[in-house]
Amino acid sequence: TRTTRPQRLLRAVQKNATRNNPLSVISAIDDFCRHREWAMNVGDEKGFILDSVVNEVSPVTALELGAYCGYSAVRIARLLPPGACLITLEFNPDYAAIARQVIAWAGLEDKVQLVEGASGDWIPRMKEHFGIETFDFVFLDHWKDSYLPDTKLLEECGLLRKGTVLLADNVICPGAPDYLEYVRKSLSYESRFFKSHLEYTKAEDGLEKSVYLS
Ligand SMILES: Cc1cc(-c2n[nH]c(CCNC(=O)c3cc(-c4ccc(F)cc4)cc(O)c3O)n2)ccn1
Ligand SMILES: [Mg+2]
Repeated sequence: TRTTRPQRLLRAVQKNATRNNPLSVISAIDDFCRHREWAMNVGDEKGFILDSVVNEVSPVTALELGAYCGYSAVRIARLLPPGACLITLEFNPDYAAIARQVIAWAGLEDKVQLVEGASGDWIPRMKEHFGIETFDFVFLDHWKDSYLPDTKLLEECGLLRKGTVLLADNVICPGAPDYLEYVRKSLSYESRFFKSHLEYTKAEDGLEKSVYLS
C-alpha cells in the first residue's frame, strides 16, 4: 500500500475532525481505529482512565514516553492547566511527523513539546534541555521492555518527586512483567492496577498507576 497506516489515520483526522477541537480529533481517531484500521493508540476505554488520572493530578509538568500518532498527547494536553506543558518522546521519525500534525490539528502545539529520539538518550538531558526540575506525571506507552530501565533512569536523574504519578499502558498486553513486579514490590511506590481492554478489542489489558513515595 502506498500510504502508511499513520498517514491514513492523519487523513481521517483532517477529513473528519474540526481544527482546534481536541475532542473531535480524539473521536475521529477512535472511529478510524474501530471501524477502519486498528492502531496502537491507548484508545477510548483506557483513555477514559487516563483522563481521570490526569484530572486528578492536574500536572504542570508531564512526560509521555511513546507518542505514536499523538492520540494520547491530545488526550493529556487538552486537560492541562494554563501554563502547563507535556513533553512527549517518539523514537520513530515517521510516527513523530504524523503526531506533530495531529497535535497541531487539535490546536495543542503550544502545550506539547514533541521530541524525536530514544527515551534512554533524552531522559538524562531533560533538566538542562527543558529546564525541568521534576515531573508531576509520566505516561509510559513506549517499548514495553523499556518501561523498567527508563523508570530507574527517571529516579536516578532526580526527575521524580514525592507524589509523582506514573501511569503505564499495556501492562497486560503486550505486557511489562518486570516493570509490574518492580513497582508493586518496591517500597518507593504505591501501585494500583486499572483493569481494562487492549484498545478497540476484547483482549485483556490495563493500566498500572504508581505513585512515587521517594
Ligand atoms: C522515546 C521512545 C519511544 C519509543 C516508542 N515510540 N512509540 C512506541 C510504540 C510503543 N507502543 C507499542 O509498542 C504498543 C503496542 C501494542 C500492541 C501491538 C500489537 C499487538 F498485537 C498488541 C498490542 C499496543 C499498545 O498500546 C502499544 O503502546 N515506542 C521507543 C523508545 N523510545
Ligand atoms: Mg499503548
